[in-house]
Amino acid sequence: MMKIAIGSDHGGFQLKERIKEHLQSKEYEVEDFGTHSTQSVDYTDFAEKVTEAIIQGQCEKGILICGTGLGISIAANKVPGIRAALVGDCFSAKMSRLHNNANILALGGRVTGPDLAVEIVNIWLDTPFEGGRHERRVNKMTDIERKYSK
Ligand SMILES: O=C[C@H](O)[C@H](O)[C@H](O)COP(=O)(O)O
Repeated sequence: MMKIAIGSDHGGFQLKERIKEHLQSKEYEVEDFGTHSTQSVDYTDFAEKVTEAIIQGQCEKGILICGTGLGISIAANKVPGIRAALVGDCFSAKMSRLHNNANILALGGRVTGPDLAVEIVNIWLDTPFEGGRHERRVNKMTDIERKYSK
């Protein structure tokens, strides 16, 4: 079964707990990188831990949650090889996998309700990358990363 890295700041903590429980009930292996309470923390620290787990090959995909999903997805996308998609609807969940081969799903704990978030997670995990013309475009993202990482 796929191993999933999950992390959040305080603004995403409650939703992280709900999603973790859901994933475990579906027998996914979940590595929880925190945070572990509603005490104020910096979303960047959790973006770093989860992206590291993916880049090192410890986990296949990641889920990151902050208040809006914005800060934590922006931070994650600084890491070469990471394609974090901030998603708040089912169509985008599907397209972020089909077309963008997103390896991180970002959610806003203060934006997206828990039942919708769980549905988004299900769709996102069940949808494969389509490849073809989209592979060419994803490869061009890697070219951009290479151009600016020096
Ligand atoms: O993009 C950032 C996230 O939404 C954070 O969760 C948010 O900025 C945290 O705000 P505060 O420190 O006011 O709880």
